[in-house]
Amino acid sequence: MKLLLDGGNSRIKWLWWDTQTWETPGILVHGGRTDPDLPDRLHAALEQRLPEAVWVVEVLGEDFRHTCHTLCQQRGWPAPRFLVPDPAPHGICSDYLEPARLGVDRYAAMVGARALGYDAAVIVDCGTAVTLDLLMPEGRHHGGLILPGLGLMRRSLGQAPGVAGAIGGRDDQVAALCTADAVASGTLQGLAAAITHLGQRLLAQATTSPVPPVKLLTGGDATCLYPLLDHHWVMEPHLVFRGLAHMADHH
Ligand SMILES: Nc1ncnc2c1ncn2[C@@H]1O[C@H](COP(=O)(O)OP(=O)(O)OP(=O)(O)O)[C@@H](O)[C@H]1O
Ligand SMILES: CC(C)(CO)[C@@H](O)C(=O)NCCC(=O)O
Ligand SMILES: [K+]
Repeated sequence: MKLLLDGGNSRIKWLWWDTQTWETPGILVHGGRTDPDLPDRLHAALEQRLPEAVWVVEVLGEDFRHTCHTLCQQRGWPAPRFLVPDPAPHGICSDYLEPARLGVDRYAAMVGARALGYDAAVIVDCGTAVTLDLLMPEGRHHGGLILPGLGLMRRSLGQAPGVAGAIGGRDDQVAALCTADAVASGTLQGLAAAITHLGQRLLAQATTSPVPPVKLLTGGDATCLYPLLDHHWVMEPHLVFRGLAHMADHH
């Protein structure tokens, strides 16, 4: 079994990968890269199995990488391997002005898309941040977009005094008649509209692709956004893990 670990901005997810089954990932909600309890809580949450390798994709930075190293050392596990932006191990070449700045979770999702047989794709990862990426044939990344995610939108709106406390409203109203519904619906419907529109704009840039890119949806909020999108969108809940697993199996 290999341990695949995805360190995101508000949740750490992990999965024990044996090249066949996709279990439900473990999830740890945390308070961000400076959360002092993160190392202890991760230690308590991770199962005491012996992995043959530990592969990590993370956007949290040096402290989290240190936490992973320490944890593996304490348990007598193999040292963690971290996904890096270098195209050699994963075959994705980004047109980003500084490819090393593109989030490694975005690289992992693109590797995952290719591993699943999608040569060209618009990939939308609905996490703390929502990222949209245009993957072209031969592993070419043509760029993308970053938006605040659903939780972030709602939390930041909640800081406005007139909105604070207006939580748990209905999210299916488009002329909402109270603050809670206006916030719940505005953020969810707004994000869905943004994904629809921007996904289309990215697709329109894929003129040189011999096959039309498929539209892929992943991330923690994918399940609540999926029903609001047209039927051409494909849900791939494990896209980042798929990419990480591919690298773990082919490095
Ligand atoms: N139990 C939960 N606790 C917190 N967030 C949850 C929970 N269930 C679903 N979510 C949603 O999942 C989203 C986070 O998704 P995900 O785990 O993919 O993000 P992340 O990897 O932490 O962030 P990023 O990809 O931007 O680094 C939040 O916006 C939240 O709305
Ligand atoms: C955008 C996030 C936060 C999404 O997890 C991550 O991919 C990241 O930190 N990226 C670095 C910036 C960029 O991709 O342009
Ligand atoms: K992520």
